[in-house]
Amino acid sequence: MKTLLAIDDDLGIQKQLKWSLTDYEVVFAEDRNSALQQVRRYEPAVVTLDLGLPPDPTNASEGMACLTEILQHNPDTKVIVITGSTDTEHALQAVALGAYDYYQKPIDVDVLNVIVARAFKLSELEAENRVLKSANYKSQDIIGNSESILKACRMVEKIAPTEITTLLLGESGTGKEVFARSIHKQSPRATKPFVAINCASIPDNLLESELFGYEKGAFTGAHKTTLGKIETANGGTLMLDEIGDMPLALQAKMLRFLQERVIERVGGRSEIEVDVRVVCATHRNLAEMVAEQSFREDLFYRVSEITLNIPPLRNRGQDIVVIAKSLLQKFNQEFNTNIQGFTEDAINAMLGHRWPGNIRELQNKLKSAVIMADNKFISAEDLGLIVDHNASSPLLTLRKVREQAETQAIRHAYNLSNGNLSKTADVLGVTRPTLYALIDKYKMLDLRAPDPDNQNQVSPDQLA
Ligand SMILES: Nc1ncnc2c1ncn2[C@@H]1O[C@H](COP(=O)(O)OP(=O)(O)OP(=O)(O)O)[C@@H](O)[C@H]1O
Repeated sequence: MKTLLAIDDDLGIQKQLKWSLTDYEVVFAEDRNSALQQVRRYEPAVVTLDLGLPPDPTNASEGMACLTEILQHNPDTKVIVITGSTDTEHALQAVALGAYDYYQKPIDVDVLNVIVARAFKLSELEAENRVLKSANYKSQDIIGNSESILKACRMVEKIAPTEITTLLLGESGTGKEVFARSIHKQSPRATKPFVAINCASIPDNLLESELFGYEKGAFTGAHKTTLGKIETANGGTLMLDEIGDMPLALQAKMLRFLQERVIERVGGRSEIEVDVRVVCATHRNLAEMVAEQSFREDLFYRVSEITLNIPPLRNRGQDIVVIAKSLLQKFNQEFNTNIQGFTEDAINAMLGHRWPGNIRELQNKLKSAVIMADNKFISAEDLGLIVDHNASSPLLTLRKVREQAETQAIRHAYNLSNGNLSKTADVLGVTRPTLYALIDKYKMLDLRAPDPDNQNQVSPDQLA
């Protein structure tokens, strides 16, 4: 059943709406605060909003503010404004602000049902349209609508048709392999193999034969000639994950392959031509490794013809919730469960958490929450995201408690504001300088402008 949110502080009207709109699950809110909580919880496609909300029921100011915030949260929401019978001026003002339609009291069940049904229909058509558009847009596996992810996806679209060697930079679990696959899928090589190898997970002495293959008799146990990953990827794309962990000795051989596109199997004497596109990834700082001489400079320039920075999950704003909802559907199917969503405290906790393990950590937390949850809605506790101040230290100082609360609130507001620091300051009710001071105080440096040391790397922002 479709969910409709009715925002009205009058209990009589609430009851009337409940009885009138029987085709929908009607949920209620009585003021701006609870309305926004309900919007985040249910993501309703259609909302009815009485403009005269407390604490200023005789004036439309609170209703207008509520309308603006709902549309800021989701501009696609169809808000039907409800006003008094003579208040056409405010109704039109609300429509100018982005309300879908208005309706004047007293309530006529039939008329209201027609308006609501039309709003749901339009919302469905718009959603279908977005799906169709994103089907043309081939980065479907990369879930998220945040500005930073959309920029990275646009960059993938530009990189994919070329043969340029791409370096994907990002923390562990941010989706580097997903991005590498997306480059492959959108490239002319899409029907050929995509082969990934993680240089960090294979012992140094085996990595060469894994990559380049070996001839029969090349070493004890080499009973038959075996192709390496590079040859297996012939015609397609090879992903060298954690390239920063490749031993120096092997880096020279890799450079030759990248420059000349020929390889020699271990124990072999002939050169074999290969046609492979290479995408590399690492969570390490390769420029620093070059300076320390643990990574070859010539190889560094060869693998980073273009660099794509993949943002950590904590900087993807509301994407955290979007990805969590999509994973929830997946796990519901996998475990045959029917969890319907998240409680308000779970959403707040997810938006406030730092996610050091990024999407992989989110997956793990959700998987166990789906298995363990007793209710229809996953709570912060199910996700293991409740900070138990007593458990961490019975002697936790007041200062530490404040630090934990403030960092969590800042991160939450930052994500709600989709990474916009002015808006973050507004949400928190502090000035921008105060916010900057707090960010510095708590060393939340990832919330500040891009690191000037990384300016030599091409980020999605630079390409856009
Ligand atoms: N935008 C996304 N939406 C949904 N799932 C995603 C997204 N990005 C990544 N994932 C999922 O998160 C998990 C981690 O992604 P992936 O293995 O690509 O990360 P990684 O950066 O390569 O990690 P590592 O550095 O540890 O190898 C995978 O299961 C992947 O499917």
